[in-house]
Amino acid sequence: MTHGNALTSFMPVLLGLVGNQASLRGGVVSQVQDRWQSTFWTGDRWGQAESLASQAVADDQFVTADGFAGLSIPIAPGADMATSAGRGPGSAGTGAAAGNLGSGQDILPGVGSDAIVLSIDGKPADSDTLKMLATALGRFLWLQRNHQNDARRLWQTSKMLQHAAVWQQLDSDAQLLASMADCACEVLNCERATIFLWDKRTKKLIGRPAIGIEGGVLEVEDNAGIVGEALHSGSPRWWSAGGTDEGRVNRRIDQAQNFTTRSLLAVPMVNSRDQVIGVFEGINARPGDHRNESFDAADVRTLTELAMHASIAIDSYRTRTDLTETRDRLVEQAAQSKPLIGNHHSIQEIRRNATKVAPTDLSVLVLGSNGTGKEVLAQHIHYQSERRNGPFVAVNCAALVETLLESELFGHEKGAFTDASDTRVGKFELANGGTLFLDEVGDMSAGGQAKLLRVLEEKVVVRVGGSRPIPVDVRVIAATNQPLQELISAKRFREDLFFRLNVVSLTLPPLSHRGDDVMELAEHFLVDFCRQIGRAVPTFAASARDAMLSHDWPGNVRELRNTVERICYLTTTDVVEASDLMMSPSATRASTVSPTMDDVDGNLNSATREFQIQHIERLIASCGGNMTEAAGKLGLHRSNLYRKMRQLGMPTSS
Ligand SMILES: Nc1ncnc2c1ncn2[C@@H]1O[C@H](COP(=O)(O)OP(=O)(O)OP(=O)(O)O)[C@@H](O)[C@H]1O
Repeated sequence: MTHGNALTSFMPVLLGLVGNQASLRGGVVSQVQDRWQSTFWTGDRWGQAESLASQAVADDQFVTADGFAGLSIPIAPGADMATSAGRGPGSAGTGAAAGNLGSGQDILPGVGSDAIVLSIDGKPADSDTLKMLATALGRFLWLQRNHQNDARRLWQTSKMLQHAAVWQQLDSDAQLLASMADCACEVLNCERATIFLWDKRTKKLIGRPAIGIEGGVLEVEDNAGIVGEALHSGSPRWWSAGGTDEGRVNRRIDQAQNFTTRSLLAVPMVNSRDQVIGVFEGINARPGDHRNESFDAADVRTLTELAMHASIAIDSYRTRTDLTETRDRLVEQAAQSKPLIGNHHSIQEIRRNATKVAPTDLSVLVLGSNGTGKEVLAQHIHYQSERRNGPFVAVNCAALVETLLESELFGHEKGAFTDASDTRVGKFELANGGTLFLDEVGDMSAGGQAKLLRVLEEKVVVRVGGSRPIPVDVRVIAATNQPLQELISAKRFREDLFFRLNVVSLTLPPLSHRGDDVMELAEHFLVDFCRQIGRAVPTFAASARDAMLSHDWPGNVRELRNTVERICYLTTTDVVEASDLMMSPSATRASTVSPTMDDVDGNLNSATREFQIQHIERLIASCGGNMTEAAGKLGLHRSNLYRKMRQLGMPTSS
């Protein structure tokens, strides 16, 4: 410990109490790194000052020699401080400081000691005077050391916090451990630091960073050396060169690193569940203001605190990487669960365009009849985009009446309307960071369209009944089976919203235009359903293939999927025949001119309308009035069947 300037200003004042300057010779003699030296002296030098001081400290009593008196300085205000700041084994002249904190705080790495040496008028100062001076000096040094310690601790804490803030953002464990080691070297003022993580299974300690070791990783047995001692005892261990315990240090590691360890401090790392996860080690303390080349008690405290922060950061890093891996796996599973099947050139073209548009945040409008796979395509775009780790949220705009749609999309505040008993987050907020799929957007009310346009332009939502704008980062993919241009002409769809949504449009062709994709999709669904219900996968007979390839599939892929599902549940044979398909013969392409259409005039729209009415009526009848079953056969949602019937002017009972 060097006392420097502080003593230069304090000692003259103190000595002034016992005599004038001319009559005094003496000062403060301190042990600095195993050597005794004057840290303050007044009057002519005296060559024996160091040995008298050393004797006074060793004997811990008043000593005299050649007209001088010496007394050790008790660092006030008590034995604790004397132990931790000035009387450790390192200061007692034992040379090496090696120990633990396991049984009380009595053996701690220490710093130097101090004595006052004084001659007044050529005679040794008397014992009472020297005791008074030593006590006053002890108080002063104690305050000064406390002040220095506080300042140093404050600096160390702020350094640790600065580093810990960075640890939360690092995404490689090598970077994390390197940053922790840097932090330790900085706050402990030592040459190197290594974090040893414990692999309980292999009983190894894996140390990183390990400068000079190939691969930067040091692997040692978990019971080896001082690090092993700290791990198994659960308490700090330290060591300094020059003692009788040389063997505690693994010099082979030194040789491998071309390095010489002179002092070492190792503290266990304990996570928030009280489990020891490794050991934090600091190597070669650099001599500084507060200590010599051995680590001291303050360093034990500092590294213990740092090890605690590091353990938490390592724990949370592990949790973070586990969660990220789980999320990536789930996203991958979700992406695989609804593949966009098909090899027809039209589907290949759509896939190419989807791949181009996916990484952008452009709005996409997906067009196509019911069941052509608009939602599948929207998901395909989402999972190829940067938003793949965010949510994919789908809303069917046709399924909601106007008042509900607004609250569904934008959310509502508690009490916004009669049924709003709680605050509800809307789909836009739920899709934040991801993709919002607006299905059947052509069915949206005028009010809903105006609000949607505003949200798309301003990128903020205001919940129904609320006033606070909530920023949202959402990519919108809209879909419709309606001719939007016609709706715009009829003033039923806003042109400005159309342009907003239709930055890129992708049109899915009807299934009947996709050639052999019918069979590819059928095989895919067949395998999928059979796996789900645990039955052997049958094959399609030529008759079944012909029937499927010539069927018109008005319900598109959904209808095909339903057909295959029915086969899987209702047939038991290894080969599926055409008769097993139970498809309505009227819907084959060969029978596109229906005998019941004779009375329809030549207008294509009314012919189509008539055909649809008859087809729906026939199907409902064949299902005995079961609307869910009829909708399934048509490849429609039940609600869409009702909507379609209303559009066609057909009576509905709901
Ligand atoms: N290319 C495809 N590959 C695999 N499955 C598909 C494909 N296209 C559609 N499907 C399946 O067909 C069914 C209907 O698809 P989807 O819901 O995407 O169609 P849609 O056009 O959005 O229908 P709607 O207009 O009724 O909302 C789903 O079960 C879907 O998994």
